[in-house]
Formats: sequence, C-alpha cells, structure tokens
Amino acid sequence: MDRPFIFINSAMSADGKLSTKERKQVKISGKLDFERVDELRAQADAIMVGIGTVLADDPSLTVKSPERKNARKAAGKSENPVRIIVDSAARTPLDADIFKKGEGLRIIAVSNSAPAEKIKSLEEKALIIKTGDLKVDLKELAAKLKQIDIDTLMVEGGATLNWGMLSAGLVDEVYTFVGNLIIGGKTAPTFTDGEGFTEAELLELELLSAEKIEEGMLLKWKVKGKKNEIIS
Ligand SMILES: NC(=O)C1=CN([C@@H]2O[C@H](COP(=O)(O)OP(=O)(O)OC[C@H]3O[C@@H](n4cnc5c(N)ncnc54)[C@H](O)[C@@H]3O)[C@@H](O)[C@H]2O)C=CC1
Ligand SMILES: Nc1nc(O)c(N)c(N[C@@H]2O[C@H](COP(=O)(O)O)[C@@H](O)[C@H]2O)n1
Repeated sequence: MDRPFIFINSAMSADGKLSTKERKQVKISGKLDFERVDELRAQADAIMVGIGTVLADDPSLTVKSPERKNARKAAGKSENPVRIIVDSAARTPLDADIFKKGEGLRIIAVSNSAPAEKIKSLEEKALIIKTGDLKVDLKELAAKLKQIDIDTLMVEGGATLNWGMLSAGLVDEVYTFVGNLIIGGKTAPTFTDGEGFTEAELLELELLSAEKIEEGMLLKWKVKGKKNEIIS
C-alpha cells in the first residue's frame, strides 16, 4: 500500500457529538478508555489532528504513561509518535502545546496557498509538508507520510478531518468510544461533519467488536468501502 494503515479513534456522546456547540472539549472517556487511547498512541508511528482541534482544545497529543514512553525509547523510538496537524492556511499558534510538550517530530501539513511568513516561523518548530492548492491534499499527504516510514497513522479528529479522511477513502478502521452523555445541539461537531455522502456514496462498515468499558461502549469497525461498489 502506498499509504500507512490509517485508523480514526474518537470519543463521542450517546448522541454522536464530539464536543459541545461552543466546541468545548468534553471528557467523554473514563479512566480506562483514556488508558486504551494512550496505548494506541504509544503503538502508532504518528498521530494526526485537524487545525480545528488544535484551536479548540490545544492538545499536546503526547503519550502520557511513563512506562509506555520508556518502552518506545527502549525500542529505539522517540517517546512520542510524530505529531501531525492538518492546517491548510498555516494557522497553528506558535505557542501551541504540541510544540511545548514532549519530545519528537512535529509535522504541519499546509496547502500551497498558506502564507509564506507564517510557514517560515512554523519551520523553526516543525517539518512542513505542502500539498494541495487551497486545501491540504490528504491522499498526497498520506503517500508522503509513508515515504518517511510512517506505517501506522492514528487520526484523532476532529469532525471535519474525519470527514476528509473517510470521504477520500483513506481510513482502514474506525474506533468510536460511545460515552454515557447527551450533548445535543445541531452545531455541535459530530463524529463526521463535512459535506456528507449522498445515498449512492454511503460508506459501509463491518463491525469488528463491541466492548463495554466502564459506562460506555467501544465499537471497532473496519471500513469496507462505498456501499454501491462492494462486490460481495
Ligand atoms: N471527542 C473526541 O474524540 C474529539 C473531539 N474533537 C472536537 O472536534 C472539534 C474540532 O473539529 P473541527 O472543528 O471539525 O476541526 P478539525 O480538527 O476536524 O479540523 C478541521 C480543519 O482541518 C483542515 N483541513 C485541511 N485540509 C483538510 C482536508 N482536506 N479535509 C478536511 N479538513 C482539512 C481545515 O482547515 C479544517 O478547517 C473540537 O470541538 C474538538 O473538541 C476533536 C478531536 C477528538
Ligand atoms: N479519546 C478521547 N476521549 C475524550 O473524552 C476526549 N475528550 C478526547 N479528546 C481528544 O484528546 C485530545 C487531547 O489530547 P491531550 O490530552 O492534550 O494529549 C483532544 O484534542 C481530542 O483530540 N479523546
């Protein structure tokens, strides 16, 4: 495959929301689910989020457990996976937590229309990958990541990037932790926002597993492909 194995991991409320209508981060996962996410991070070569998530949450995307960090180091890796922001217009703040916390390579994926001055300042903090005219070309980005030995890529949202990756056919598996909350609000981000599929374009999934974790449910799905194109 000319791209990494790619999976999305997200936590959503029982009504499918990723955060509130004010785009405020909500603790949907409990302790055990955060442990599971930390293990996924520790096993991944890279973690990717959209700029919307950086502006809303200011995540560090680091591996939290000292044992997992040490295990990565013992395996000759950096203590954190490569941290990637998909940021067409190079809006990533220079004081973002992703730069301040933890060691390891950061990548900002920008489009060819991103302002040169901002790219120059970001270059001091991250490797810049340019693809696409106005918007990052996610397929080209995935191919470039594979070329730099990123074989497993974890996507941690948000709603728009999830749509971009799924609609480009770039996702192999989807892991959703469904927590015991109702968030509501028609403008609150859902697991997948973006333009949405028509009936003819729907993506079909195969359920790999369903596991109760504390007060929520972890669903693991394999992406089979466009419903109309699957030959069974
Ligand atoms: N509960 C959870 O597991 C998570 C929740 N969130 C929540 O999601 C919200 C952020 O989601 P969004 O605002 O949708 O932002 P997002 O994180 O999906 O970033 C979207 C941005 O990515 C950029 N982008 C560049 N090229 C793109 C392409 N080809 N396709 C798609 N996007 C591209 C665009 O600038 C776009 O505005 C926040 O409220 C955050 O708290 C985010 C991550 C995980
Ligand atoms: N798995 C999961 N469960 C939740 O309940 C969440 N709110 C999130 N949010 C994601 O985690 C990021 C924060 O990462 P750091 O703790 O800063 O490393 C946040 O930006 C969301 O992507 N995830």
